[in-house]
Amino acid sequence: MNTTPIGVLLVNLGTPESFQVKDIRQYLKLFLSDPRVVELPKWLWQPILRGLILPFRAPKLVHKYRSIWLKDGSPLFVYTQAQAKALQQELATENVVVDMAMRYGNPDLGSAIERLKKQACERILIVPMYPQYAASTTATLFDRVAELSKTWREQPDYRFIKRFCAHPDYIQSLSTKIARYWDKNGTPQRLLLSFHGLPQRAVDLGDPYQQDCQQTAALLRDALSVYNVPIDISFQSQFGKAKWIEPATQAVLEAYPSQGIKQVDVICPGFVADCLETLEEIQLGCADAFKQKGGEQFRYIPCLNDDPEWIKALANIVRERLGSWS
Ligand SMILES: C=CC1=C(C)c2cc3[nH]c(cc4nc(cc5[nH]c(cc1n2)c(C)c5CCC(=O)O)C(CCC(=O)O)=C4C)c(C)c3C=C
Ligand SMILES: [Fe+2]
Ligand SMILES: [Fe+2]
Repeated sequence: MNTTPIGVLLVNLGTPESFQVKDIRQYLKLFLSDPRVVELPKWLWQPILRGLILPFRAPKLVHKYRSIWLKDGSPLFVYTQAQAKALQQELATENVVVDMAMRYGNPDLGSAIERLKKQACERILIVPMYPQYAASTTATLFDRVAELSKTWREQPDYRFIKRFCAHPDYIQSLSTKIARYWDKNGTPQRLLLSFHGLPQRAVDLGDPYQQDCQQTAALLRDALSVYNVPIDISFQSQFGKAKWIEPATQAVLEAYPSQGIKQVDVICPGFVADCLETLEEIQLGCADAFKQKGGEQFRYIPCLNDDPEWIKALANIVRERLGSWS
């Protein structure tokens, strides 16, 4: 029997270290140079990235990041760190060491794996903090873990969580959060589930992401059916000129008032931690867009972050994957 501790590594996407333009530029450069994220030939994409995106997009993001920045840093970092700390407490008696890292930038993924190895973890469970599988998020993380281990003579024994979009504990964490919000504040005319978007081409080439989102949405509709609130689905954060999967969140919200829907709640189930895309794009930007078209009440329901019920759910998702290992 192996009695060494098991490493559990929570990994999210990555975020700038500060809202200074140089840090935002560095973050975008790393992230958007990944061929799993932008699937264009390097010779075509790199000049666009270096000549247009980095010089123009990075400065525009400064005030956006500034508007959501927390005392301890970028929300994505702060909430992921809080999740790792709370999960460690939840699993305190189970001989596991929990740590966190980002796929791009800091806290660095390779250093986190090294830290776990130094704590005698021969077995490491990689937990991508993305409920729905996409090649541009989940697969690129698995690629990177393999790449980082390439030069090690003795590699850890790895396990990965591919997705948890239909896991009953994830669905229950979300539905309980929404139900509690409605019990306290009343129901809206419509609930919009806004997921991060993806280029249409990725889905056409077989990416299961959109199906995963639809599965999460169907399970949430079932779980919340007693409230009789119609639930729509949309995709946010389009980037670049290519066609992205539809309907787009902002377009859906802008059309609601003309359909008589003037009170809407929005939640982003594809993000387990609040970040630029939820706090700035949705809670601030989309709320304004909706109100400008005649919307009266826009309520943003936060991500699961470090809610105690979600940490218990995450512990169950992890335990299930550890299975016979522990
Ligand atoms: C081709 C570009 C992009 C793809 C594909 C993409 C997929 C994708 N992203 C997330 C989660 C997050 N994305 C975040 C920021 C972000 N995403 C893109 C582009 C693509 N994302 C950009 C350019 C940015 C930076 C901000 C901006 O310029 O708009 C973040 C938040 C980071 C933060 O600092 O807070 C997250 C999280 C998912 C889940 C996903 C595919 C399903
Ligand atoms: Fe993104
Ligand atoms: Fe964005």
